[in-house]
Amino acid sequence: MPDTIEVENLVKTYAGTAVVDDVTFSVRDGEFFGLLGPNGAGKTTTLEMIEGLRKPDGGTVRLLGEAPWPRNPALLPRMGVQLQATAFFDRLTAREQLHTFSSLYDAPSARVDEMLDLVGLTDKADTQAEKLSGGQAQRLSIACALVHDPEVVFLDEPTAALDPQARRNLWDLLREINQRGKTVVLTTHYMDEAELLCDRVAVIDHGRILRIGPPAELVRGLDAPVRISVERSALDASAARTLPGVDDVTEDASSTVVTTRQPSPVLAALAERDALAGLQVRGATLEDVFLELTGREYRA
Ligand SMILES: Nc1ncnc2c1ncn2[C@@H]1O[C@H](COP(=O)(O)OP(=O)(O)OP(=O)(O)O)[C@@H](O)[C@H]1O
Repeated sequence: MPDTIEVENLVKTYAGTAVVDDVTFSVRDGEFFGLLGPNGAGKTTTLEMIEGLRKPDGGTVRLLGEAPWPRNPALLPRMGVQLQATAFFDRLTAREQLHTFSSLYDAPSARVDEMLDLVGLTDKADTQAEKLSGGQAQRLSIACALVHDPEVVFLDEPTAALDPQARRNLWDLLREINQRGKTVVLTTHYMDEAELLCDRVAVIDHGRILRIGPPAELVRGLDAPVRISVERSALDASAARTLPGVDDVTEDASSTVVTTRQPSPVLAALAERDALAGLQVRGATLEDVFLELTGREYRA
């Protein structure tokens, strides 16, 4: 069986500049895959070429074994697309929006209530889409992308501009969708989101893939230091400097923070001294991966 998505040497050029520059990757059936990068990195352009909404200037795309461009009607019922700017039909309620989408695809109308329930909008079914909150509107647009039961779902920055609680709720929903067997492809500029949700991520900058793999593996590949902090009353900075394997020590009003590439002996020594009060261990994140790959801080 071919991979759900196969992208090879994909190129898109605007005014002589390649905004997608020789991009190659594949997405397996059932995978939760993320395109991660700052604004303007080329994520949306890549996604839209896979969806068959933009014409590539070079390279090939296979989606579910078929070419999405020129517009391929056989693929439409098999894919769900949530665009970055959500457009709803004027003055229709949430339920009516979903009915309209489901009838376009001849989907059974029972799916409408099922989708409202899935995205937690049953009590907003009779509310006009323009009166929904940002998070509710995002969830409705995801329901619209799913109502015809596609095999693969594309989500372009689904949590952009949401407050932290709404983002968390949406993460639960996206996980649920993936657990129901859908292949999910997400673009995001949130590192934490990619790290939490994705089986694999492609880190993109200036139209090129810098690294691709499971988030934990990318982070492990860094050999970055670990920061261990404990309450200052349990261990002060001068005592911390005597621990084995310590690279650096800092302290603030309440904590002593040890930086080390050998966390095991440091943690063992802290336990031996009964100095584990307030223990926090922070490893590297995808943010550090981006910094190492580009030499600059990640600014979404
Ligand atoms: N139709 C277009 N004409 C000219 N330039 C374009 C066009 N569409 C996108 N671009 C440029 O291509 C680059 C990549 O844009 P793209 O929207 O793919 O980035 P992105 O990673 O999705 O960023 P964002 O998170 O801001 O959506 C940007 O510099 C953008 O200005």
